[in-house]
Amino acid sequence: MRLHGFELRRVAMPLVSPFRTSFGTQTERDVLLVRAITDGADGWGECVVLSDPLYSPEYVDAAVDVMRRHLIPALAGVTDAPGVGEALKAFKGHRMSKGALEMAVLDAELRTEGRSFARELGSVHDRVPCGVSVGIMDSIPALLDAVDGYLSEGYVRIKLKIEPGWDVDAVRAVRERFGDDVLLQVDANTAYTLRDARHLAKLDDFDLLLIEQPLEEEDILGHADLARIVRTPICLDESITSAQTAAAAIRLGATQVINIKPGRVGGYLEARRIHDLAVAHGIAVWCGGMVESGIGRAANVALASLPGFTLPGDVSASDRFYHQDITAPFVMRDGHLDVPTGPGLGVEPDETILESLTTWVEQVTI
Ligand SMILES: CC(=O)N[C@@H](Cc1ccc2ccccc2c1)C(=O)O
Ligand SMILES: [Mg+2]
Repeated sequence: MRLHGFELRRVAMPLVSPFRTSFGTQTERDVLLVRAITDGADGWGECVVLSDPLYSPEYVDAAVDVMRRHLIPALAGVTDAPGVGEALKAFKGHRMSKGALEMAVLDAELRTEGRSFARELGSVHDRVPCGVSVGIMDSIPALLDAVDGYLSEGYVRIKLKIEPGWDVDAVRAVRERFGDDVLLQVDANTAYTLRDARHLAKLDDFDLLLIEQPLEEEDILGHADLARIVRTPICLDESITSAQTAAAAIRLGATQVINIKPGRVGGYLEARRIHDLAVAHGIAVWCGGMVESGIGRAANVALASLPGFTLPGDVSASDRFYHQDITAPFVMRDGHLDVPTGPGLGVEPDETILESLTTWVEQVTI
């Protein structure tokens, strides 16, 4: 397959409701799409960076710049997805940008060969259970209404965003209202420090599946110390940027469960390597979400169908975040999403919707 270049496209997608986490409130997703232009089929990738460097060091403007000036020029002569990782090794960081380029090349390759992402990655299920991520709310009643809605829609697992001042009371209220059988977990997005250990240990009374990324992403040792004080399993997200850091976190006892996000780790091939590593260590993994459009969502559903993904992921229906997706919407049935079976991602953007939401587009030829 010959690569001619890439189209970079920013798409403004308003969220159905403000989504508040410990790092701020988002009302719109500035989606950055990458289209690989080849002598065969075009391929699509989604760069999951946020507009600002609040979740991780990357952000949209930087991703556009690093892809245009550094990463894409380095892909001259690359003919397949493994070649993308190889060609970009010399550049430090920018894993979400590298991952998007690899994803677009992989999609082009698979569409041309008629193979699905699911088959390429090693899928063993034809549908995956849907978890949902619930933001920090203005009040406990508002939180209970939101959780009630998601449970009625069929979500099989509830994740509550927490931060100091919105944690134990929120979890207790959900447990008291919806009972002990609801699969429940929390995500702090690095909002706590080891000084909060005793406070976080209060969450042990609520039979949570896990506590996600309580401490800052570089504090691997802090998470290992915390795991000795808190009984609830610790799950890392922001800290796990590669199979190498996953191996270190597992060895140090810093993570008992791993949230795998392909963008955060540099692509779907690295995500599969982390899956394989975790399975070898008996560590459960689940597929995290970055409020993706249907493009990233399709690839995440395929990844979530690998055997080691034994916990429901943040793999929600399109309408959890968007009134209108840029692909055919992912609709949940009995709390599950079907794994796309078509070539490549198995979905593609609706060109009319795409054009109507596009704020910027640029071709970068190789
Ligand atoms: C679904 C979920 O909780 N995802 C991330 C946080 C996150 C990531 C990317 C976001 C982009 C726009 C708005 C909110 C966002 C939240 C997480 O697991 O930590
Ligand atoms: Mg998280």
